Amino acid sequence: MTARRRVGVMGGTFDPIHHGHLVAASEVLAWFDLDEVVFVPTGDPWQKAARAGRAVSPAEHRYLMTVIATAANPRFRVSRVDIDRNGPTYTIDTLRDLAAEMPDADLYFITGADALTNIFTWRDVEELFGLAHFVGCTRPGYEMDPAAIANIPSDRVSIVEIPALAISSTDCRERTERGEPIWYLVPDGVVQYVAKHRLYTSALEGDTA
Ligand SMILES: Nc1ncnc2c1ncn2[C@@H]1O[C@H](COP(=O)(O)OP(=O)(O)OP(=O)(O)O)[C@@H](O)[C@H]1O
Ligand SMILES: O=C(O)c1ccc[n+]([C@@H]2O[C@H](COP(=O)([O-])O)[C@@H](O)[C@H]2O)c1
Repeated sequence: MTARRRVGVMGGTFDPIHHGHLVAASEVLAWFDLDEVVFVPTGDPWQKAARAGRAVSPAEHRYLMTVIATAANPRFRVSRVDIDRNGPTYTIDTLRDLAAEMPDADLYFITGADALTNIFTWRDVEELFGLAHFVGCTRPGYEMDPAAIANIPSDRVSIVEIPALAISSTDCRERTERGEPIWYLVPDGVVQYVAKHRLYTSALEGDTA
């Protein structure tokens, strides 16, 4: 009997992807001895759009930046399951699709402290825990409220402390808008992609992908 594979799933809007995301994925890969981490850019991140009151960048831009950022790591790959599905992006669909694609794999869904704390607002939350183990990574500026995750079955969730990187996509977008650098906050190729397509500069609105 062959051993089951261990696959990390890093879901995110990645607008843009930054080194906080990459370090979280790399740390969880090492901690849990994963075979690979699949990055899954959201299609329509329904909560983010509502909360931020802004349109997220076109999915193809976010997908391509994620491909560029992960290309050098042989254990990272990018999935289109969420951007190719119509309608709002729900993790329940992400995990069902990936489980169908990889029936030989145990899935580890990777989140930051902020996302994990909100998990009970996600669609079909109770069913999520049957599909994956949830890994919450520490994130500067966000406390992991034990009460918020107390109802997750204890064998289906882990908290890992990762090197603190106080980087957010919001800050990267705002810096770009102000004409400030994002070098070293995001991979070099992503800096160049953002400039080439004039993303996050409201005067120009950016390309459509
Ligand atoms: N610096 C970080 N450290 C640890 N986890 C992070 C960090 N930044 C993002 N994450 C986690 O990565 C996942 C995807 O994040 P997302 O793409 O929404 O980036 P973000 O920086 O939070 O974006 P925004 O600023 O636009 O809200 C989420 O689970 C989030 O908690
Ligand atoms: O399933 C849901 O209802 C749900 C609600 C909010 C966020 N998520 C997922 O959480 C991950 C991080 O989301 P975000 O919006 O912080 O980039 C991403 O994979 C989202 O699809 C999922």
